[in-house]
Amino acid sequence: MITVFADQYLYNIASYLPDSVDLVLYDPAEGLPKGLDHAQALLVRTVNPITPQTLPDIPAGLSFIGTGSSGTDHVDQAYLKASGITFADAAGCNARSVAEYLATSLLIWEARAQYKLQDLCAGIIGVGHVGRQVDRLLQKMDIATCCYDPPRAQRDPGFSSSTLEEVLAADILTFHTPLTRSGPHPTHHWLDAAKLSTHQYELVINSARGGILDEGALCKAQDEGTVRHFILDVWENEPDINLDVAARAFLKTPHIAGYSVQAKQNASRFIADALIQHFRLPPQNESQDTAPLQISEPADLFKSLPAVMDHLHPIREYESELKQILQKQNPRRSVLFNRLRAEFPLRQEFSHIQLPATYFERFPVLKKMGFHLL
Ligand SMILES: O=C(O)[C@H](O)[C@H](O)COP(=O)(O)O
Repeated sequence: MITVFADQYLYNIASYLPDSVDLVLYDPAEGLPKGLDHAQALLVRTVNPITPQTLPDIPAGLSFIGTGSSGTDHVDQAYLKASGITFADAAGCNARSVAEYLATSLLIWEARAQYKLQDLCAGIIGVGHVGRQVDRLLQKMDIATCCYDPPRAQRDPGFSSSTLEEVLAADILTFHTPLTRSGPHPTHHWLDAAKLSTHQYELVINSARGGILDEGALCKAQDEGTVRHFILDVWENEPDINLDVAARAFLKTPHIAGYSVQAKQNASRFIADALIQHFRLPPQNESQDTAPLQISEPADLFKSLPAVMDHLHPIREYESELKQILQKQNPRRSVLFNRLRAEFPLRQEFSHIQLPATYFERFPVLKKMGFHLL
């Protein structure tokens, strides 16, 4: 029997693993679990970095580490490789969820800041799993996009990237790259003072990783008027986030753009499947479909599309919870930030929400955005 230690917040992880596995759940707030000497596999989330410092003595029996996340900047993969550990991530698990966060936050911003999205162009930096979904969804909403991803253009002859000058001429910038500090295309502080000085941006959104944009430079650009607004879901030094930066954000959320039931199911399934393959265990075929969310409130309860979206996507609920945490001048802010992420109820993606026909009559774009008829 193999023993697997797993973060207790990996969505329904037990149901994706064979019964023959001895599963030990751990609380990520306490760091990496003790007792790994008895484990063959470890399944983590982004809140527990895997580095020579956090895991100095890799137990002899441990041969597999998985992260239930698309991003892998919390894992020193070279260290794992040198230690003979097989590593698996959940790339792409939350692509649709992030795109829906983008769409919803843009609609809220459009209404509150009085813009017309169809008059603006969104520059998408990073067009992998997530950026592609963002591009598709924004196009369905008739928002012009400009896609920038030179590394993808090098590997994918079917993709042509816009130039740096073109993407930096967009009205809105949104980031969907990994956070990298080395290699030919490092993304750490990609959006810096120099790039921010080239043009007047109406909105900058970061839902990828804190550190892709330089928060200090962003605030300075706002003071100087080259950035009007910014929306942040991810932060430098998370979970210890900068209060001044947070206070300036037009919308602020606790790194939950990729949080939906479907994304979390994908994350657990992807790493469980990799583990099953690694240990040559019997596959799990159990279906994890959840019942769709059926909305019964009449459409005329909502004055506008952003009001509908506010009801269907809890961005502002997350924001008000986060505001409360940030008000508390106590050293537990970071703990509360992570707890909010782990324990706030997950939302359903648009394809799992059913709306009465009157919603589509009043707001036809809802169909294109992927909602279903009740
Ligand atoms: O990289 C990802 O998949 C996302 O940032 C995701 O939201 C991380 O979730 P966590 O592992 O912190 O639950």
